[in-house]
Amino acid sequence: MPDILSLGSLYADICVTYATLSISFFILSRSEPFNFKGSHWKRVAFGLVAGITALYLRGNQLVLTDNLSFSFEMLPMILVTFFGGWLSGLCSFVVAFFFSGMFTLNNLFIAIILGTLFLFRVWTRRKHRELYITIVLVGICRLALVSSIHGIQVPWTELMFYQAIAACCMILCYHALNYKEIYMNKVFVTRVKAATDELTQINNRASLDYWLAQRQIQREACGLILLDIDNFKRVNDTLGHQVGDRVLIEVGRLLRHLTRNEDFAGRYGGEEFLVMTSTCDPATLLSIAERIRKEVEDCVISLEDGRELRVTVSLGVSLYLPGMIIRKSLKLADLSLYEAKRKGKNCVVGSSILTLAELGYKRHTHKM
Ligand SMILES: Nc1nc2c(ncn2[C@@H]2O[C@H](COP(=O)(O)OP(=O)(O)OP(=O)(O)O)[C@@H](O)[C@H]2O)c(=O)[nH]1
Repeated sequence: MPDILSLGSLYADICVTYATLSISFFILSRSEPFNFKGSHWKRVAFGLVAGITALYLRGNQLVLTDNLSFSFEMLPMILVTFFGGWLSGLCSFVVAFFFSGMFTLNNLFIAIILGTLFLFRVWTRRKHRELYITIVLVGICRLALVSSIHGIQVPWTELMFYQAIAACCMILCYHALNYKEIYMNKVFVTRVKAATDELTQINNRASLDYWLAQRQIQREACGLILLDIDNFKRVNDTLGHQVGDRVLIEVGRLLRHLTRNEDFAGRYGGEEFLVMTSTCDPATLLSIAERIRKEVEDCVISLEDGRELRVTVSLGVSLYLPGMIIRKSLKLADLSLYEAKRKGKNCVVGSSILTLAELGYKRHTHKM
């Protein structure tokens, strides 16, 4: 039977496998849940971590006889294939292959097992059953290989014992990563829900406030475009709240399409929306605002009863410059919006603060 020292070494191997894979999985899931569809660099990184772990495990061999030893090196490679797909599996194998003698019988054995997992694309239909089939497959292949090379003069009890421990380790790590994946998915779903306006499906007030606060903390200049749907009360009063909601959804959809990745749009409250841009160039800001105004004006909303509806928006533009209080910048956008309403609606008004961004820039009022 295995001595107590080899049990300690096995335990260390299990801990290392679990710790490295789970920590790297957690890190790779920081901005979005990591899975086999994730960005290439993440899948490659996951594979490289597994490859390095495999090398460590290979160095920790348990010697059974003079020419027969056992290690857990295949574990991380199989696990990353399940969670990161073929790319992670392949990267882990490439690392292990080049740093462990390349064309060896052991590497051939690993290649056959990984090749089978790739063939059946285990990551796409990942069910517990696939893992258990893999464990049985690895066990049978290993026993067949050992008996064909070493005959029956092998300490079978120890070999079977190590094989069973390896299987338990694989099951443990698999379920732990699986749990982590489910947990991360839930966290991200909740996070998106908490930041999204239920009606318009764009960012809500809370996430706008957070974004504003971040700008203030990081002292990063940004543009602020506050827009308000014109005569919205009349839409509600004459056509009903459901049509009003429909209008809000359409404006939200337009804003989603009109804003770039680096910009941030959300529903500020009621029929008011806020767009925050990373640019604070006054000309660009005013042209973005004008584009939004035009798109809303041109948008035809088809109602359920066949009628068509058009709405317009008024926009106030200001900017935040480092050193300012961002609430003050917002207030300036609000005042410009108020002025746009006063000037007859369906227009863009730039705040006088814009002149601070570009010397000599004149106060802009686009009357449509
Ligand atoms: N359908 C619907 N209406 C909303 C929602 N939130 C706020 N409102 C309505 O939006 C209307 C806002 O009206 P006002 O602030 O008077 O603005 P307005 O009629 O657009 O007038 P101007 O802004 O001057 O053009 C109110 O009737 C609110 O009830 C919502 O989620 N759904």
